[in-house]
Amino acid sequence: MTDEQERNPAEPLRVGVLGARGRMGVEVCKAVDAAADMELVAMIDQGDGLFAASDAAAEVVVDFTTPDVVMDNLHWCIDQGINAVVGTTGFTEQRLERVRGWLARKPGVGVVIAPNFGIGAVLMMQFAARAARHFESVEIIEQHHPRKLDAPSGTATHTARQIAQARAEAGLGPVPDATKDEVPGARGAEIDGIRVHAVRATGLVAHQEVLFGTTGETLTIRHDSYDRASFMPGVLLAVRAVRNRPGLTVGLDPLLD
Ligand SMILES: NC(=O)C1=CN([C@@H]2O[C@H](COP(=O)(O)OP(=O)(O)OC[C@H]3O[C@@H](n4cnc5c(N)ncnc54)[C@H](O)[C@@H]3O)[C@@H](O)[C@H]2O)C=CC1
Ligand SMILES: O=C(O)C1=N[C@H](C(=O)O)C[C@H](O)C1
Repeated sequence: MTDEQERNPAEPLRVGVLGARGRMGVEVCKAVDAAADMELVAMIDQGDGLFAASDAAAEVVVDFTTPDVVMDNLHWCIDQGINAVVGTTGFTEQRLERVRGWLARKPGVGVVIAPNFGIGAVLMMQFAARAARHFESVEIIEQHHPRKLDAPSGTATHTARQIAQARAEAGLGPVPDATKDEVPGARGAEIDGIRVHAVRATGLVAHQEVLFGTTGETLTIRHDSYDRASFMPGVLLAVRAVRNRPGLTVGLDPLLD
């Protein structure tokens, strides 16, 4: 049910969740269930089969699964004409291009993919991109719970790319760094010329610092998610918006403006 004319706006929005038994999926199911304008119609995890979402006539599917299965899930949703909100990480430019290709054949369908649904995290990335052109040095330090499967985080990768783009537009050269790695990895990973360090520790949820430096001063921009509830306002915002945004939306920024 993707055609606006077919749905009665007084009826709750029918939402399915993929990865429903995961850390994020459980939280999303609770948030959708508690939203007066939504109905949780499908809770799907590994082995359940995606057809439960179409059988339940889901209008929007939310995916918090793993980078190795998310593309198949998304392809299936688009083929079925189901709108999708995706928080799962692993979206390279090549992957985004494939999604655009699938959507071109289903012009009414909307997909929102966001590396981070925390409103504070979105602002942190925007502030970092804004600061980038004023500082010759920059490093990103992301910190997460030790059960996270990927490193660096999707948020850190996205931030690095935005900073690199802002530096290029401002005509800044490479970040100065004369250090020779005595131990491989000591200086972190490099994404588009920006150093990214990934920390994993029990007790952490999701945190990121962007450290800028120039002559005589540094600027640190930091965001902390202490609880996965922090992602829910952004997820619900995207679920409400996605049906009216055909095509691909990357990041939450346009939904906040
Ligand atoms: N964009 C954002 O704001 C956020 C993104 N994430 C990302 O979301 C993803 C999930 O994170 P967590 O919930 O912490 O992981 P998790 O490992 O707790 O949950 C993943 C769930 O997906 C299920 N799953 C695996 N294959 C499946 C399939 N084919 N169909 C349906 N379900 C399947 C697993 O059984 C598991 O229950 C990760 O990529 C993480 O980085 C996490 C937090 C916030
Ligand atoms: O796995 C997580 O927990 C998170 N994943 C996303 C990422 O990789 O950026 C978003 C947030 O950092 C939490």
